[in-house]
Amino acid sequence: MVQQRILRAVIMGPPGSGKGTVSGRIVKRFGLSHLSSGDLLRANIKAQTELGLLMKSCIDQGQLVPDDVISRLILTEMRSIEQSSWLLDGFPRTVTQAETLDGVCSVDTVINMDVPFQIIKQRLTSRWLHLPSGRVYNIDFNPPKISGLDDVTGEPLIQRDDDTPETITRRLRSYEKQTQPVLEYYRSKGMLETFSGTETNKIWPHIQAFLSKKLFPQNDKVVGKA
Ligand SMILES: Nc1nc2c(ncn2[C@@H]2O[C@H](COP(=O)(O)OP(=O)(O)O)[C@@H](O)[C@H]2O)c(=O)[nH]1
Ligand SMILES: Nc1ncnc2c1ncn2[C@@H]1O[C@H](COP(=O)(O)OP(=O)(O)O)[C@@H](O)[C@H]1O
Repeated sequence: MVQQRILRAVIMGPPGSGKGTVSGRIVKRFGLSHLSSGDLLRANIKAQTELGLLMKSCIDQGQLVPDDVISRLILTEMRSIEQSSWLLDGFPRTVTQAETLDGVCSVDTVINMDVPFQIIKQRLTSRWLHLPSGRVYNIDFNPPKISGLDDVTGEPLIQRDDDTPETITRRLRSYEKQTQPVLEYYRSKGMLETFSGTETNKIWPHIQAFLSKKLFPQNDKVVGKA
């Protein structure tokens, strides 16, 4: 049997670059445990936890939540998946968060979804979400089989309160200012793998091939003639 290596990966990219969509494919194809900071925050808002109620206005205004709050939340959740291969989506988003993560584990690779800002806005205003699972749909790209309902559970889809044109502009600005330095942080450590494009379906085969090599390096060995 071909052994799969343990892999600790981060997926980064501006809002709407396709992190959630690609994460879903990575989970399906390679079975990594997926931890999304946005999904976690939205679950807290839905459950009306103290943290969720405190963070809602920050998120709705397109601002990042404080580093210590999100770091504590993510690191707590990570305890339950520390023995498996995992994929962090949406964390870290600041250099401080990246340093906190470095303090508790070593990340193997950072997948950077490099998608131009111009095409992102249109995508986000037509994004639909199944809140409990984090599955995302899009009216143009991957519509649900039945309008307004999740394909798997049949439950209703929602639109995010922060997917409005004004808030998207603010989130993109915050990405440039606070998150792009994280790309530099990982680039300087030789960990950044950038995948550029405008369509997820064209970017995905490259990410899939890259992760196959990382997870199954033995498949790469050239078998020479005896
Ligand atoms: N038109 C179009 N929409 C896409 C593409 N890839 C993803 N989407 C949609 O764009 C929206 C944002 O994608 P998502 O994966 O949620 O991005 P994230 O914010 O980076 O996690 C969702 O509605 C997706 O269904 C694509 O290649 N083309
Ligand atoms: N690592 C983080 N640090 C600070 N705020 C975060 C973090 N992750 C998520 N958030 C908050 O949650 C919002 C939604 O995050 P997310 O679902 O990852 O957005 P998107 O998928 O559009 O990139 C962010 O705009 C921000 O307010």
